Amino acid sequence: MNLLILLLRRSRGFVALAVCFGLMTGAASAGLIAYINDVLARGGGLADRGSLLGFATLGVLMLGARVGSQLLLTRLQTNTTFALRDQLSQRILATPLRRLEELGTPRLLATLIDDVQAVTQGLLCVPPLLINGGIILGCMTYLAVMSRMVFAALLVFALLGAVSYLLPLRHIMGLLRDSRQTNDRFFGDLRSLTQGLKELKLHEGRRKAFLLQELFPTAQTLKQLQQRVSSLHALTTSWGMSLFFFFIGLLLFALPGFTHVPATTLVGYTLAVLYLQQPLDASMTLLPMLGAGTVALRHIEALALVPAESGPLATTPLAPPVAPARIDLVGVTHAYRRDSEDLPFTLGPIDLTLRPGEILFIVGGNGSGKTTLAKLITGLYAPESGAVHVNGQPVTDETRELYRQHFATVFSDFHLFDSLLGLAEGGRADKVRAYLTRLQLERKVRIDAHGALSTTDLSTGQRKRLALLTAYLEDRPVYLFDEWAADQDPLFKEVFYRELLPDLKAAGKAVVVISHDDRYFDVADHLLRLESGAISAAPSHRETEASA
Ligand SMILES: Nc1ncnc2c1ncn2[C@@H]1O[C@H](COP(=O)(O)OP(=O)(O)OP(=O)(O)O)[C@@H](O)[C@H]1O
Repeated sequence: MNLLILLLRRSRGFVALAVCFGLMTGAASAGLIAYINDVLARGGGLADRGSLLGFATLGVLMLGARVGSQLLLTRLQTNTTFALRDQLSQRILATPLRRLEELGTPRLLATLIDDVQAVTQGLLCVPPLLINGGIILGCMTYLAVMSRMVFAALLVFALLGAVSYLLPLRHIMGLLRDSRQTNDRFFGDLRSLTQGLKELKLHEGRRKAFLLQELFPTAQTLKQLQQRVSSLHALTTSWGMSLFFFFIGLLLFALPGFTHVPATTLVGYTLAVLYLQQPLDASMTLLPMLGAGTVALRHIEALALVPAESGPLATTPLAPPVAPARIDLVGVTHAYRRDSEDLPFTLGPIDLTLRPGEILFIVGGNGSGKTTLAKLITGLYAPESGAVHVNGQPVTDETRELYRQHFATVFSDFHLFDSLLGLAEGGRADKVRAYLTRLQLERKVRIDAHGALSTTDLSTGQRKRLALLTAYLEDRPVYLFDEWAADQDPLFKEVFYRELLPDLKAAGKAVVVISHDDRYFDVADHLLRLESGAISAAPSHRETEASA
């Protein structure tokens, strides 16, 4: 899909009107040149009032049509750019988590920041290109009418110019594509730079190796690609323009030697060709930007994000979830396939059941598949085989979004928003205060009437408590904590396992806890131990089949 189609999709009527204005600009420009040529041929001065009026009318028409076309297309471009940003955010949220994980954060960031900007700039090129196209068309028509023979010669030059411009342009497009790929790598390096600050500051050798072997070489490749694009473009543009001067030279000095060309034709041609130089020069400058926008747009499409029509804002608001009598995972599996690994990690098949008022502990060594299972339980991953049932009804692709609304979670890589995003509204201020006190955060964080947090610059353990507060406010039927207590001090660990979890259980919540704290395994009603993606065959004294 190219940028023009993107604009057309947004509003065919707008584009058609703007193109008409563009053509009018071109026709009026050609008319003005004809007038000027006419005046020059007569040795200056407009013959009569009618001619003066005609000249003035064409001037106003040209300016009016140009401004009209520019305004229409610029407005359309701004609307399309903002719609693209909004849609992209919605599409990312509608795309399955697994696909987003495969794409990786650097690629998504590069798209959200760079690609959207490149598309915006590409779209900005469309209005002037269309207007210039109209002017070129108008002038060419005038030239064809003036002298077929000279026009044929001009066409040969124009063709030569077009070929010698388009061939390098293909190469420029290839360079732009390479540059776009390198940009993904560059964003990956920038991510390492910002997230690895401590590690890089603390180890000089690592810092140097990172800069010299990763960041700088990628930046250098990017710079070289961009320089090659600029140089090639400057060369082809200059070559194209010099062809025009060569043509004028031939017209003025060589052609009269072969055949008789009236002086008015020579003046008219020289005038029109010189006039054409500006729109042609501008168009040639704009085309690579249009190309970069097209490459960026293709890149966005290649992400294969779910269409915005099924995005989160497109669906009707979901009703608050009703506590299910049971949730069953029946033979669910999930595998991570990576080219770099001989054997993919496979989780399952897993059977388990969640019931209100019951606590399930999921335990096991690092990499045994606990977090993966948590993503399957919460509907963040769709099972590759097997099924999830709510009260005996299978969860399908259509109902998975609704299913996810049953869960309040704190994953180990949770994100803390700097606002409660609607959770503090509806007279919940007292609740918020009570939870802050219970989580021993009342001296650290204040939450205003709109739910904005006074700070999120807290210790890891405190940030996790804030995340827990958010989960409490969500008040969902099922709670899932992924190694929540790992960063808590012994006292608060005790509070979490001996008070908070039993309270949730007493409130009729189903609770899933991923834990390494074997001191507290007795809190669980069921305990599921994972080993290399499978339920361990050797349960300890409290371990029961979770599905029992
Ligand atoms: N996004 C991913 N892409 C590819 N492989 C993954 C991904 N996430 C996890 N894995 C792999 O799946 C396996 C299980 O990971 P998982 O995070 O589920 O384990 P875990 O039991 O939660 O580990 P830990 O106790 O260390 O948190 C690991 O071998 C890991 O390398």
